[in-house]
Amino acid sequence: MGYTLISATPSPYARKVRILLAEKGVPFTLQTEVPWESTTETPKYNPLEKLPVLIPDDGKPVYESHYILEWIEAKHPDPPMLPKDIDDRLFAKQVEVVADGICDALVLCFFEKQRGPGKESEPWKARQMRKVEGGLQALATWVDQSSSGKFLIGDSLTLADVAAGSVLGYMAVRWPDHPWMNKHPQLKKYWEGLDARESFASTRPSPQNIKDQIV
Ligand SMILES: N[C@@H](CCC(=O)N[C@@H](CS(=O)(=O)O)C(=O)NCC(=O)O)C(=O)O
Repeated sequence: MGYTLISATPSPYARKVRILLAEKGVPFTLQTEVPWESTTETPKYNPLEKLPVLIPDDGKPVYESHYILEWIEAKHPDPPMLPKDIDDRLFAKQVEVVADGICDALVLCFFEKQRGPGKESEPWKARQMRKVEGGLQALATWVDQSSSGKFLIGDSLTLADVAAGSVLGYMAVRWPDHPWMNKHPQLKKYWEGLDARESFASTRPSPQNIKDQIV
């Protein structure tokens, strides 16, 4: 039967998993949902009611994207997507922390805007966008410091690039007016290089329509 991945069309977290499985040539069934709606199956598999959720043949669900990536790397070690050097491995995880943190701040800001005019908290939105700016600056600095400019660690794709590329793709789709590409031209060039890969090109995010009242 193989793996099933519960995903959502805009999800940058799920996209990391989709890219990693594609890069490792691991087949899976994509189950696309809107986790915000009552029809979602996510709560059946994750007590935190969040996707992505990877469901292996044994039916024991794996959830939380950074853990899913760790799980896949352990079960399907070839081709390796983490460097051998321990400090480089830890750096790759730090990049994922920053990339996921940018996503978290963007999601919080997105739903604050759903509260409607007069109900949105400007200080709260400003706080979240400060995290986005700081995170993007960190990614831009790491790209500038990288030896290849094409990958964050060494001269091949690692989990760091999967995480960084996924959040940059999310920005491009969900925040198309954000000036990050002008502010960080090297980061834009880095992202364009990643986005040309088949694993990225075949998993680009797209908006979803949320019918239920969320906030
Ligand atoms: N930290 C989680 C975040 C996952 C997450 O927030 N998923 C969203 C969907 S999406 O933002 O990725 O599109 C979700 O399921 N939200 C439902 C909920 O929070 O109840 C991870 O990395 O897996």
